[in-house]
Amino acid sequence: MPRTVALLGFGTIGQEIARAIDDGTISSSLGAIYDNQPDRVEERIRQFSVEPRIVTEMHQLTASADLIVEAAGQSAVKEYAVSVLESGCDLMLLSVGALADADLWKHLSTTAERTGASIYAPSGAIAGIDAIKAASRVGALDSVSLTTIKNPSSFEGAPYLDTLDYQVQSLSEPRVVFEGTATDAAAAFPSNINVAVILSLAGLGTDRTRVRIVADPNEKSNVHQLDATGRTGTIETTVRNVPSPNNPKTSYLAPGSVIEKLQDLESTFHIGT
Ligand SMILES: NC(=O)C1=CN([C@@H]2O[C@H](COP(=O)(O)OP(=O)(O)OC[C@H]3O[C@@H](n4cnc5c(N)ncnc54)[C@H](OP(=O)(O)O)[C@@H]3O)[C@@H](O)[C@H]2O)C=CC1
Ligand SMILES: O=C([O-])CC(=O)C(=O)O
Repeated sequence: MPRTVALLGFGTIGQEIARAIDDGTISSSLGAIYDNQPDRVEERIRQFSVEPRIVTEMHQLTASADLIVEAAGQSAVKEYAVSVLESGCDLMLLSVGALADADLWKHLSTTAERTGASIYAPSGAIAGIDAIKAASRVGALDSVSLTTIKNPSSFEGAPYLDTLDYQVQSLSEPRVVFEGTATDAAAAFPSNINVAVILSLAGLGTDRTRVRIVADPNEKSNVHQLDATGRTGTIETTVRNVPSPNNPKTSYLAPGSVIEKLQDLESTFHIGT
């Protein structure tokens, strides 16, 4: 039976999901939307024919749906994810970087086990999660690393920039701005590197997944290069993603991944790992 979906966050990704429900790409219905700015939601929802409730309380959101799709930010995951799972609703997360906090991840997992709710973390803006999952199921991964290259404008607002002794916006050539674990990357660049945590959850965990972030003033795409080695061989993928027109931080591939995951939940034929 088609599900009712509700959206936590109605920005770039939230609107693409609403569009996919509106045009029938996803057979679910849209029950409600919760966002920091309800007035802006009212304006944005007018472009579609769906008429979800625009709510201002989390319990209204969970009462309206079977599945909450979070497309808001790490802070929203920290604030609301447990109560969503407590309500029995399933939860699909985009701001997966929040799960680099091991205590939060454990809390969410145990809550979901107790209430019977499911947590989904779609592949988002990266390619190769299918192969990483398959390799890890036979215990075959030795190393996993990610190199992300973006235009400096995509890093605007990242807390880590304040610790640098130069301005990324003034760079005239590519520069490695961060090297470390996925755990540290998720805190340093909360709106840019959720993909590193998806990769970690699929593979070796956030402390054993290495991340390199490059700011390149000549780069127009959001590039994610994955390199893994192990007993099944090597896994190398590169995506050169088109940034979303309204939010250069977010690759256009990311909403596609959520829409595919939502449609897969309604399907009888499941492709890929
Ligand atoms: N997993 C992946 O591969 C990817 C993950 N992402 C992540 O997905 C999330 C959504 O991305 P995107 O749609 O581009 O972001 P946008 O900034 O375009 O939209 C987010 C919306 O959520 C609202 N919001 C933020 N915090 C809260 C909150 N605590 N409660 C309610 N509403 C809130 C924002 O309001 P306001 O403007 O007032 O803050 C905004 O309307 C981000 O965290 C992003 O980092 C993005 C791309 C890929
Ligand atoms: O959209 C992207 O390229 C990746 C991204 O922002 C993230 O992982 O948070």
